[in-house]
Amino acid sequence: MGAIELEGLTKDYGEVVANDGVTFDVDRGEIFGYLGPNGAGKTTTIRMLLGLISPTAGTARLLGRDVTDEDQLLEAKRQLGYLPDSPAFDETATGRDVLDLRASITGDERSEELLELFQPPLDREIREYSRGNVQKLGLVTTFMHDPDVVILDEPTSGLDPLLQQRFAEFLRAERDRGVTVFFSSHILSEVRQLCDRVGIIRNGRLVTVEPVESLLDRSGKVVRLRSAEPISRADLEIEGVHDLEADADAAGSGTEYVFTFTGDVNELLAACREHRLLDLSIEEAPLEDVFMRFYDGDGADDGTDEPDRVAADTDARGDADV
Ligand SMILES: Nc1ncnc2c1ncn2[C@@H]1O[C@H](COP(=O)(O)OP(=O)(O)OP(=O)(O)O)[C@@H](O)[C@H]1O
Repeated sequence: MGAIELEGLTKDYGEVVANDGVTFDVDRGEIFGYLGPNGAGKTTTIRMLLGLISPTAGTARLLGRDVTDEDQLLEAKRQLGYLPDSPAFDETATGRDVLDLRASITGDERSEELLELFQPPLDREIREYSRGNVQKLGLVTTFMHDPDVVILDEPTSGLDPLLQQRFAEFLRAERDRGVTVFFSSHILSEVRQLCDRVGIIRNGRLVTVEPVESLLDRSGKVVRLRSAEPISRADLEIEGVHDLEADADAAGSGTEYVFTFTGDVNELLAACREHRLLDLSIEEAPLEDVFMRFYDGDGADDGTDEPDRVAADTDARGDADV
């Protein structure tokens, strides 16, 4: 049983279908990133999972409980921590008051340890809190009852780099002790660093669910090579070469070739051996480019008629766009 199980989850607002048949599972003990451009439907999924809005169709289960059943939802929520994108606390309460109230409602297994880690100023009233301090207090309230599953909406917004790092280490340790983390983020470096798998949603429809590593792998590498003499296009018709650009006036001498490469690096190196290379670099494609393909509708099988660039690249590697 997955920690989160969504099956055909749909929310139809009439003018817009905010979630359209969203189906995926989040395993126990994994960090799952839920990504997509603004208005894609992330918050809608989260709100349905929390029982705040009801689905038009489909099912959502949290720790095996049907979230549309009030009793089952209540049971699931005891083991759930939730951090909204803008945590709202009583403005006139102090941080200490907020924690005392939370402790009386959800319990308190570990606030001491969390306070040491995130250090919100407990004696001040919330109205005097900065955005970052609200977020620190939110992290303490999310984890203080030691939940099995946490849902985090943009968890590091407002945190300084030191605290972001501390939070990342904390989250990995939580995952290692079996906690399931479902979080939405726009910070791609954070996604890369933290997530085991990602789900990407666009226009209410899920466009991919896969490990971050495989997403990067099949999106290819960026290859830059500089050759003393020009290389003919035919010589660069190697399986997996895409978007080839040549620049005869590259810095230094020779001609620079830049392309995305999804093929076998050994084959590329073998082909390069026939030329006098001045420079060669092979880098991971920038994460932004990888995600933008999906965000722009240029990336995956979403059931629409839009171009399917990554899949096409993978299927037709012999068909280099040179
Ligand atoms: N109550 C509502 N009534 C009508 N449309 C809504 C309602 N709530 C959300 N929507 C629409 O549903 C779509 C998905 O919104 P949602 O808030 O889930 O996106 P999101 O991915 O969380 O976006 P963001 O990253 O900007 O927070 C949007 O087009 C939004 O305008």
